[in-house]
Amino acid sequence: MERQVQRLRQAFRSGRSRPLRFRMQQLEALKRMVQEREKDILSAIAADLSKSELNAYSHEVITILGEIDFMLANLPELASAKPAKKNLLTMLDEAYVQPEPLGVVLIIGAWNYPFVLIMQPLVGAIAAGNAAIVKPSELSENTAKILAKLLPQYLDQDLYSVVNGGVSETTELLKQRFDHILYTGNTAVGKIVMEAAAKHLTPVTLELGGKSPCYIDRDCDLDIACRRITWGKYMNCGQTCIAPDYVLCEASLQDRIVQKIKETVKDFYGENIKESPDYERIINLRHFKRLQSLLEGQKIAFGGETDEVTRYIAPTILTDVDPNSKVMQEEIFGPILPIVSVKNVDEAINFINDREKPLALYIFSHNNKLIKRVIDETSSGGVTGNDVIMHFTVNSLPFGGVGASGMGAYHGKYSFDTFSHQRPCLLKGLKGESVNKLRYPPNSQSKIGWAKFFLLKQFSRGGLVMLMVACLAVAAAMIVKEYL
Ligand SMILES: NC(=O)C1=CN([C@@H]2O[C@H](COP(=O)(O)OP(=O)(O)OC[C@H]3O[C@@H](n4cnc5c(N)ncnc54)[C@H](O)[C@@H]3O)[C@@H](O)[C@H]2O)C=CC1
Ligand SMILES: CCCCCC(=O)O
Repeated sequence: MERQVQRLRQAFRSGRSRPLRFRMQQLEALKRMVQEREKDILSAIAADLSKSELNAYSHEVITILGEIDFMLANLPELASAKPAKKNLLTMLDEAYVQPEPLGVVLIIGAWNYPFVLIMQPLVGAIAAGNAAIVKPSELSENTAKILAKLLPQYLDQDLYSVVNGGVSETTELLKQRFDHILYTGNTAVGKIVMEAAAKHLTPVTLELGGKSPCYIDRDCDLDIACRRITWGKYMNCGQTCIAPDYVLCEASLQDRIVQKIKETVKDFYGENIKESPDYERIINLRHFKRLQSLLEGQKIAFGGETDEVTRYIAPTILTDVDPNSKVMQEEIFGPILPIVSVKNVDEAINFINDREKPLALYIFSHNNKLIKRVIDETSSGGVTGNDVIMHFTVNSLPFGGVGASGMGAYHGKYSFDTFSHQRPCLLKGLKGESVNKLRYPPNSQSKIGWAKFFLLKQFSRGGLVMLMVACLAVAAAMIVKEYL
C-alpha cells in the first residue's frame, strides 16, 4: 500500500494532474468509459443489487454522466483565480484566491450505490487536480471488479488507482497519509476513518447514515405524499442512505397512509411484487436477518413477507410503533416503514431534536410556513419539502450530513471545493514604501491611528478615487488659503 501511495504522490509531484487541459481530458475519458462500457457497468451493478439494468442506469449511471458534464462545463471557472476585495493598504496590489489541488486523496465507497459512490467523488477529485485512490465496497463485488478493470484502461494509471478489498485492505490503506479522505458508509466505521485520518491531520468528508424522519402534516396532499414516500422508501429495496426511515404523523392519518402506500406499491410493482423487475433484494444474509429481526413484536399493517433464499423482504409498513422499539433505535436501511404517531408538529419537532441529527429530513404539508418552521427548528444533513431524496439530484446543493450523519459535503462545485485548498495570494507592489513606515518600528499612537484608518476602512476602487479626490480638494483649499 505504501509503495502505491508513494507512486501516486510522485506522479502528483510531477505536476501532471494540475493543468486544466489534463483534467478535462481525464474527465472526458471517464465519460467515454461510462458510455463505451455501459453494458458491463450496468450488468455489474445489476448483479450486485439484484437490480434491473434500467434501474442501474437511472439510479447510478445517469447521475455520473450529469456530474461529468457539469464539471466539463464549469471547470475553467471553478479552477480560476478569484480576485479578492482589498483594504486601503493593499489597494494598489493584486489580491486573489487560487484554488489548488490537495494532493493524493482516498475515496472509500459503500455497496448500496456502488458506482455512484465511487465515481461521483472521483469526478470531483480529478476536477480539482488531485491524484486519487478509490476503494470500492467489497460487498458490491461485481462493481468493484469492473471499476478495477476499467478505470486503469481510461485514466492515467500513475495518478488514479483502484484498491479492492475489505476491512483489512481498508485498514492498511488508512495507515497511509492522504491529503483528504472521502468516506461513505456507516457511522461506526466513519469514526474509525476519522481516527486514522487524525494521525496524519488528514481532513475528511464523512458521508454517513442515520434515521431520516418524514413528517406528514394533516394539511397535505396525502396522495402525492404517499406516492413519493413509496418511491423513495422502497427504491433499491430501502437501501438508500437518504430514504425516509420512518414517518411521524397524527394517529388519525395512519390508516389512510397505510391504504394509500399499499395502493401505490401495487401501482409501482404490480400484484406480484417478487416478480417486479423494479423491486430489488437485500444485499446479503447479514442485512436480511438484521431486517427480519426488526419486524419482531411489531404490528405489520402491510407487507412483512420475507424469503431468505432470495433475500426478499416485501415493502412493509409498521403501525403504532413504540419509539423505544428496536426498529426505531438503528438506521433501517431496508424496505420497512415504521409509523410513529405524534400529536402535532411541535411534538414532531421535539421528537426529531431528541435524536441524532439525521442525514435527511422530509416534511409534507400545504403550509409552506410550517415546512420552513420545521426546517428552522431542527437540523439535518439536507431537506426536501413535499418529496423525498430529490435534493440529492440537484448538484447546486451541497450533499452531506451533520453531526452523527456526517461532515463535509460534495456534488458539483462542492466536490471541487472539497478536494481543493482555497489559497489566498497577495502580490505586493514595490511602491508606497513611505506608507509602509506605518508598520515598521518604532511604533507610535499616531501610527496606530493611521493603521486603523488604512486597515479598518473597506474601500472599493471607486471609493478610493472619491477619497483621493477629497484629499486633493483639501490640499488645494489649503494651498489657495495659504497664498490668498
Ligand atoms: N451519506 C451518504 O452519501 C451515504 C451513506 N451511506 C450509509 O452507509 C451505510 C451503509 O453502508 P455500509 O454498510 O457501511 O457499507 P460497506 O459495508 O460497504 O462499508 C463502507 C466502506 O467501509 C469499508 N469498511 C467497512 N468496515 C470497515 C472497517 N472496520 N474499517 C475500515 N473500513 C471498513 C468497506 O470496505 C467499504 O468500502 C448506511 O449507514 C448508509 O446510510 C450509504 C450511501 C450513501
Ligand atoms: C438516489 C441515489 C442516492 C445515493 C446515495 C444514497 O444512498 O442515498
